Amino acid sequence: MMKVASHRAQDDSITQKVFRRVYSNFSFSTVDDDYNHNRRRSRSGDYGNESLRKRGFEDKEQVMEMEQMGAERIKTVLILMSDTGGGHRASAEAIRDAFNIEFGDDYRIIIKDVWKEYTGWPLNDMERQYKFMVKHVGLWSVAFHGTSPKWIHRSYLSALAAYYAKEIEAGLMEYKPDIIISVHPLMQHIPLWVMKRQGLQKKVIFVTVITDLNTCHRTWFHHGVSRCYCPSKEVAKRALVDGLGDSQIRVFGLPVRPSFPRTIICKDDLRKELEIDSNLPAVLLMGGGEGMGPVQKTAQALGDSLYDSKESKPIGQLIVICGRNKTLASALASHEWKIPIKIRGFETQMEKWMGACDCIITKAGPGTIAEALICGLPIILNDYIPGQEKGNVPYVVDNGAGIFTRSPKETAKTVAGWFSSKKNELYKMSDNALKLAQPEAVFDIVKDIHHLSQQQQQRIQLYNDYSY
Ligand SMILES: CCCCC/C=C\C/C=C\CCCCCCCC(=O)OC[C@H](CO[C@@H]1O[C@H](CO)[C@H](O)[C@H](O)[C@H]1O)OC(=O)CCCCCCC/C=C\C/C=C\CCCCC
Ligand SMILES: O=c1ccn([C@@H]2O[C@H](COP(=O)(O)OP(=O)(O)O)[C@@H](O)[C@H]2O)c(=O)[nH]1
Repeated sequence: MMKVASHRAQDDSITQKVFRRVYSNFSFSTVDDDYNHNRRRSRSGDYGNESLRKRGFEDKEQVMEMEQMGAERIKTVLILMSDTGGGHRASAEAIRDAFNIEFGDDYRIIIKDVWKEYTGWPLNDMERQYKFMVKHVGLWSVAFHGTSPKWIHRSYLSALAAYYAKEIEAGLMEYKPDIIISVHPLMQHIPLWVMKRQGLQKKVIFVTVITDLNTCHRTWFHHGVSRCYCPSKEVAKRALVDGLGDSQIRVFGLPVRPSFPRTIICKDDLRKELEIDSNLPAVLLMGGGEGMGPVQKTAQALGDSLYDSKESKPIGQLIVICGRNKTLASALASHEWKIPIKIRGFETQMEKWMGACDCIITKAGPGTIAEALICGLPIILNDYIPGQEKGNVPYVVDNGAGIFTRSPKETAKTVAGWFSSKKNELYKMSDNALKLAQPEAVFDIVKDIHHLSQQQQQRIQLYNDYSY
């Protein structure tokens, strides 16, 4: 971790050094200071080339060329996330991949949990504490709803911001971001507070990409953002109620890794590649990145319901993706199964597993839901985390893309029905899932960010032309 001195005068000079190192084209000042500084430079006939000259670029043409290159230079995008669940990372990776596809090398994308790398307790330990809290759902419910009032979460986050300001500032600036994208509910207030303190609000574009489909926490909504990308109309309504302006809100959908919309699904090929039976219908069972929810009991119930004891043969097969839950994977592996089953750990090509299956059983994780919809998979939701995931249930059920039940037996019975006498129900839900899917969301988001970046570039250009 970068060491930061505590003495005020020394602090300033260290911070300035960090800024000079990383923002060689930015002065360490407010917007008004910039204006005055440019006017001074203009009067003295110096077009702001001192720093380039100092670095050995004496020739005037060479200096001008460098300046033009500066204007066209590669933009750095810092995506702030935390591994509290698997969804934030998945969305961050989706945005990175979409930037690469759309704009190639024009953007350098960095995905970071700056809390973990640069701060101390409790910010650097969110994953562990979150895991503990969601295991004790009552505790999580109290924390989620108890921190909903603005005055509570703002004062808590402001206190943390003040305490870790220098470290976070150094953390953010080490990556020289032109654009900061937050894909986490707790990563608006502190970076924006730091940016405001440094007068960087007009220079660095800050946007939020919300990764909850409905009942999201109010910490997602911060008035200081350039854009708040909402995955659904429901979330957009909440943003409006919370005071965000129309110009800040965009509704494109939840960002899903481009490998989902861009993979041409040929079930037979995928099944061959993944060594899955090509004739039996397949159900995918999972519980987010951490393998949460009643996965084990559901697998066992499916082991019974997907076996036709009269005919002594299976009517379906089961794929269980346990994510990072190794205990679950080994418990399932030690069980004897009458139906074909694949038990997997954390998979990096989820689009293939989803593409090879006919329906999915999962807790109400927004990432998994959005991906399953793109793959046209009917969804059985068997659990949800109180608070942020509660609203995902009506999102799926009311749109006819799936059902909700906490009972492993009922889940297993439903799948057995879908694979035998109720195939039409399965097909209908699959159609509804595809209708609800937003495969282009991630591309729309990065294009809009690119547009914001271009607008800002033009504003800076105009401002410079005017002040010279
Ligand atoms: C008056 C009574 C107050 C009681 C408060 C008690 C203690 C405070 C301690 C904790 C605060 C809890 C924070 C609540 C805000 C949560 C915002 C939110 O939506 O968080 C969700 C994320 C997880 O992401 C979700 O993952 C899901 C899957 O698992 C799913 O994918 C979903 O879509 C995702 O959105 O939660 C977090 O990241 C919470 C981390 C909690 C960290 C542990 C608490 C202590 C550690 C650090 C404190 C730092 C900041 C707290 C800020 C509190 C103000 C909100
Ligand atoms: O083995 C796994 C298990 C899950 N995931 C991904 O992890 C994310 C889980 O996000 P979700 O919002 O559903 O739930 P969370 O894990 O955040 O609770 C989804 O993108 C999954 O595709 C994955 O890539 N590999």
